Amino acid sequence: MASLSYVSDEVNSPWATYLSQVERVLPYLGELSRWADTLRHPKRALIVDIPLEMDDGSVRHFEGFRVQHNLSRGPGKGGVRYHPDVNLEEVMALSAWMTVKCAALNLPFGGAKGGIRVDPRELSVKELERLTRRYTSEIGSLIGPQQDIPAPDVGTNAQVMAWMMDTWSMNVGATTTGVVTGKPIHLGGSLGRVKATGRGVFVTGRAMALRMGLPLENCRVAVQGFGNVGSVSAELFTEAGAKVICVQDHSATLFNANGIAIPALIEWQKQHGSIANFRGATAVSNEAFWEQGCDILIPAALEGQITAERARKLMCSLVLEGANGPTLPAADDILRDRDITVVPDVICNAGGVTVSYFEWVQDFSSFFWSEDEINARLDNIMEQALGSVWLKAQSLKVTLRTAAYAVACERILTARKERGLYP
Ligand SMILES: NC(=O)C1=CN([C@@H]2O[C@H](COP(=O)(O)OP(=O)(O)OC[C@H]3O[C@@H](n4cnc5c(N)ncnc54)[C@H](O)[C@@H]3O)[C@@H](O)[C@H]2O)C=CC1
Ligand SMILES: O=C(O)CCC(=O)C(=O)O
Repeated sequence: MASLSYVSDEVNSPWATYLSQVERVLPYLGELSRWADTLRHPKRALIVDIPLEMDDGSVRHFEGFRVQHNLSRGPGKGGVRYHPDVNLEEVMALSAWMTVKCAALNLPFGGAKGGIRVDPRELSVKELERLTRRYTSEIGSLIGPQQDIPAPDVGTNAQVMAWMMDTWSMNVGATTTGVVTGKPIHLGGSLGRVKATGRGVFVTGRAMALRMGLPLENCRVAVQGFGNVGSVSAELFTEAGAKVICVQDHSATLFNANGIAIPALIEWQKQHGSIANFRGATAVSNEAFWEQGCDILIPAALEGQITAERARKLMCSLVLEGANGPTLPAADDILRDRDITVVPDVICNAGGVTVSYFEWVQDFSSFFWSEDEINARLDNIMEQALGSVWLKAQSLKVTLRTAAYAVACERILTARKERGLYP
């Protein structure tokens, strides 16, 4: 396997994690593994310089990225991350996980992802708008409703998508709502998109818990990350009778053995921008999060959080990966040996991109569905995807992650093979 000149040799980088996940599935792909190098090479990567005039008149430069990992099954699809640690290798891994995710769910997309190395909390709204518009213009030649369709991820939201849609539309001279998803509802957004990722985590978690004989009533849940994905997952598990006993975000780790009042914590988070100093729980150390006895653990923050060391400590029976790439490969092996089931990111957090797919379809047909319709279709697709991955895991005697990769990579590499090499 040839390594890429622009990739570091850091063993726990997100890209190294992705490559290791690919290696584990190759023995199960038969003659399709001949095409495996397709999975190891991002199709296209664009690095852009974004000059930004700050409100005080000074000028700062930010690094931006858009990577299209694979386009064999359709246009690129994937979010845009605003975070101070974003780098090319991370965006490459995130785009590759999108390729696998869209194929695992059988959505007609390839994988892409973008990002800007910035802390959005340090910018004013006007600075954020200028940054987003310039980034959109810089990556404008790569994206488009039939080429590559961005969406929200960490640090971005519906407002950012509205600015992206408006900028791209101005540049091409026609309002093109289908160029991004996760937009505000009255700009061609879809009902249900904001909660879709958390809903998918809940639906796949409920389906897996049922298979494991784990009742949700009074089930103890711990959630890392209390943003879009973590807060909605916590809310839905609470509504189903579970107790969310531990929540961690970038500012604090909160514990309450009787269950944290999630609606109140959501309200607190909205008002204060973080969960710190919430009065309905006790603050504990960050590392204590991984040592709490619970039934379900939901990492819903960033990559690489479940290290081998933490995997040895976890006291849960089910991990639901709301985040992308939260578990390192060495930790995966430990969890498997400890009989802790992991519903992998490429299935578990696919609710967001599934409703993004619905949004894209609705924008093309200019015909919009009700929220009930969207949720029913979403639940159905997620349950079916989990069901086929579960069956694959049983038949191959592998983890759910390797089974999900087997289902997805078969689809990606079959498309690659059928399209041929010489367009
Ligand atoms: N928003 C979406 O539709 C989707 C998001 N995801 C993934 O879910 C994860 C979370 O994304 P969002 O909820 O959208 O982001 P967000 O920006 O809404 O929230 C991120 C949360 O993570 C917390 N966090 C950040 N650094 C942390 C740290 N070191 N320790 C503990 N908590 C930390 C933040 O405080 C915040 O609560 C990411 O991995 C993202 O790629 C996956 C699929 C779709
Ligand atoms: O909604 C989308 O298109 C992509 C969401 C995303 O970035 C993800 O699933 O990681």
